[in-house]
Amino acid sequence: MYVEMKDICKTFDGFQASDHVSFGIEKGQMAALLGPSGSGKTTILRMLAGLDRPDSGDIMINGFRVNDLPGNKRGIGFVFQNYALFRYMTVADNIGFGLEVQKKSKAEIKERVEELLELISMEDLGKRYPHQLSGGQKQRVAFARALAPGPGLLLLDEPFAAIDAKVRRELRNWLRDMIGRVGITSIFVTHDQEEAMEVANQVIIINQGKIEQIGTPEEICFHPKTEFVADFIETERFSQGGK
Ligand SMILES: Nc1ncnc2c1ncn2[C@@H]1O[C@H](COP(=O)(O)OP(=O)(O)OP(=O)(O)O)[C@@H](O)[C@H]1O
Repeated sequence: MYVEMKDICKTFDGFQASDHVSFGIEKGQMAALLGPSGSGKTTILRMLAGLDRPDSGDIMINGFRVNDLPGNKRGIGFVFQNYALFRYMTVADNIGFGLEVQKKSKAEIKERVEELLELISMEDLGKRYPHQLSGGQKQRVAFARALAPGPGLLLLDEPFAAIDAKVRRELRNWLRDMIGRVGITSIFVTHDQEEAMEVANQVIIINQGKIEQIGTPEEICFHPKTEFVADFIETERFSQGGK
């Protein structure tokens, strides 16, 4: 397993946001954390990223217990829903930012940025500023920036939430293909069932801080293990059909 959460508990002022959460993700897998609003998805991502500490349990990344390791030493890339690009930096500088922080040489940064611009099919847009890009392009730059320092794990928090429906579909196919090509272990948070089923090879269903089921999209859809999972999948299907 590349990532493991072992019996993680986390409370906020007595409220149990993570309730004995355990799961493992193999190297190169793309996992989705899927559940209703307030179910504790982001809390899990924040603990993996080192932004919050679990009250108990172990977080393992690449075989090491990282509970006491600061987030920036865990080899993690992060993509947020609102792009979070630096407004006054060009696309190229945004992508190279993490490498600047690592004090890489100018030549090394230039080469890596070019390689990533090509990966996201934006070779000619390196000199633009974020406000000159579409939502989908901004999000692709955010992926490239997260990948630049070569993390072992990519965390994505509702990466498509701010993007309109049509572009979102294109972007998620693109993301799935790109992550497959790069071969990076990834975990993304979503409350959108269709998104989880289309993009991930492993889906982790969360409800009230507890894991209800872990499985492939097919297992979750066709063999729901709990009443909650069966209901959640049905309700979502129904609401999508009604859109
Ligand atoms: N810093 C905090 N202080 C107090 N309560 C918190 C804090 N962070 C999260 N919570 C609570 O923990 C629960 C889980 O929150 P979390 O953000 O993990 O849910 P989520 O599944 O990501 O929800 P959403 O889909 O709405 O983003 C919520 O009830 C939330 O109010």
